[in-house]
Amino acid sequence: MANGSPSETHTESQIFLSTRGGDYGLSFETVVLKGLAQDGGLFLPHQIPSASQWESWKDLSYPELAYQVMSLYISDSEVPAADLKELINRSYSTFRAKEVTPLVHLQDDLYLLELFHGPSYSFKDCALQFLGNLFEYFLVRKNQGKEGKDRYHLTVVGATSGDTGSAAIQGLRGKKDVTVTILHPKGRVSPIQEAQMTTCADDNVFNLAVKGTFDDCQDIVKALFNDPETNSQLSLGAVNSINFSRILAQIVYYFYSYFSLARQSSTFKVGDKVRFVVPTGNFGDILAGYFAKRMGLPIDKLVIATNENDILDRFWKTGRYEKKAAIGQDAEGGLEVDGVKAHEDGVKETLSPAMDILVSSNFERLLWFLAYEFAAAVGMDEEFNRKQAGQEVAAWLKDLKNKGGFGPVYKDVMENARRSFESERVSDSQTLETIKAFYDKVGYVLDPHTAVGITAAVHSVERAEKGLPHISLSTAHPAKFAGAVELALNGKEGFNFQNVLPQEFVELEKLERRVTDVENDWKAVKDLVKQQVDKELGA
Ligand SMILES: Cc1ncc(COP(=O)(O)O)c(C=O)c1O
Ligand SMILES: N[C@@H](CCOP(=O)(O)O)C(=O)O
Repeated sequence: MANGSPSETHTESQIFLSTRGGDYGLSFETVVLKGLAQDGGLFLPHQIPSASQWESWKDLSYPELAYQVMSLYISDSEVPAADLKELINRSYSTFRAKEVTPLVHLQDDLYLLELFHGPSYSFKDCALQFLGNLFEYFLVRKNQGKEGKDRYHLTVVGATSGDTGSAAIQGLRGKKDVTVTILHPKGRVSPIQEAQMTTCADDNVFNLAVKGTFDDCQDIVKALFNDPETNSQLSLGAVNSINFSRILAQIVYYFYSYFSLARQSSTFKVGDKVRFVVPTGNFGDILAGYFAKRMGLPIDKLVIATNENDILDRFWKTGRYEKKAAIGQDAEGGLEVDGVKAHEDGVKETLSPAMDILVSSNFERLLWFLAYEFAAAVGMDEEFNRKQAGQEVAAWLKDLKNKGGFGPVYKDVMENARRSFESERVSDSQTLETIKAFYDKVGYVLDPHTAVGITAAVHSVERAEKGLPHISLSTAHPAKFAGAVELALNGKEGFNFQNVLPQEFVELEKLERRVTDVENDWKAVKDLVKQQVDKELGA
């Protein structure tokens, strides 16, 4: 099936809808290529599949396990099994670690899941290596026998606070029939992240430095998708976690690390419960954990760890989801929010900049499940519940846009959210203390985002049932965030930043940069993207 409409061979978990109720009954291919729904919503499968055989996956390699998970969401009639296996094998062959995502025992009940062994050194590679190959697969199929202007050209636009951008570039550089434009907030990504993105010399890669925040970049991307003229002229594609395939690929490592734990621990058996702790910004990574839980993996709780940009933590504490940025001045006349140094737009400047986000886009997907289950409790049929959920989510998101927030949500909705998740906000000083403490105790160098997770994990171990294992996600290599790591560890006996610095990062510094500055204005970005595509296509 190449035209994108589901056939009778699709199960309910292989057909997709929009969180805002507008689209329904879409195929995986359509969802991957479109990225964002026409009504502005995000795509979700009609149902989360139950993986009744999940325990039998325990000895599978990472790619074998990925196939088992992904084939529940991708019909064989869209991507035949042999093709899907080949795509998966190729995607994970680029990782430096044989296990793809190794699990490290830190102390007692605390384990660290290293997700940074892919080409760009962050967890984003786990999904974007796959998505890059998947785009290519669909494009080759669509373009068979076509020449010149008849070929389908995908214009990928992505927003990044640093890591998605470099991983997307690694996943798409040099691929035929795709151009990729990455928007990053000017001056707000780490020097290595900036170098990783802007030194890419492939003709199909463009970088725009936006005068604004990550949220501005994300809003520009959504505005482009929501503009029917731009979308139809350019055939836009998404690499952010608004693209459902990103979430799908990330489900895999929840299962894989669970089985790694069972192999490593003498007391933990398949079937026992575990907690996952996830440094969280856009809510994509932890949402994948929620899918794993719903598929049957015995997850006790998913712990959200935010930095000082804590919209999610506040939601779990109060039931209100609000941007809330009462900007004040500190003693030196600088800007602050809640006593933390901030930008003029209210985003707090933290040591974990990839999570400096005011609004978490994937939270909309969780809201859909919460709204659906609230409606289902009344006992109406599936279709009615879906409609209700779509309407509720659309209303919440409208209030977020127009009034800066919504809530408090119904008590039952909140209780449901609290059954699966706990949350904690971690300050910069705690982040630094954690980096120091784990270097002193076990000689491990944590990146600041991972340290946000580990701080919350240590607290969760203290309050959870004794002996409950915790897997905390390590989302980036420490060398990407020299500033925070050196701040915490410089002067410590035996510490030398050069020892954690991969040679390829040293080489990056010498390469020429290619980046264009642009105002925080979606129309200005649209014009630049069009120029780039025209140039690339020789129009
Ligand atoms: C290093 C790092 N850690 C954590 C996160 C947060 O992940 P998510 O946005 O999926 O919540 C990000 C950005 O997404 C990141 O780049
Ligand atoms: N932290 C991210 C922000 C974008 O998130 P995404 O998961 O939605 O792509 C980044 O590094 O760019």
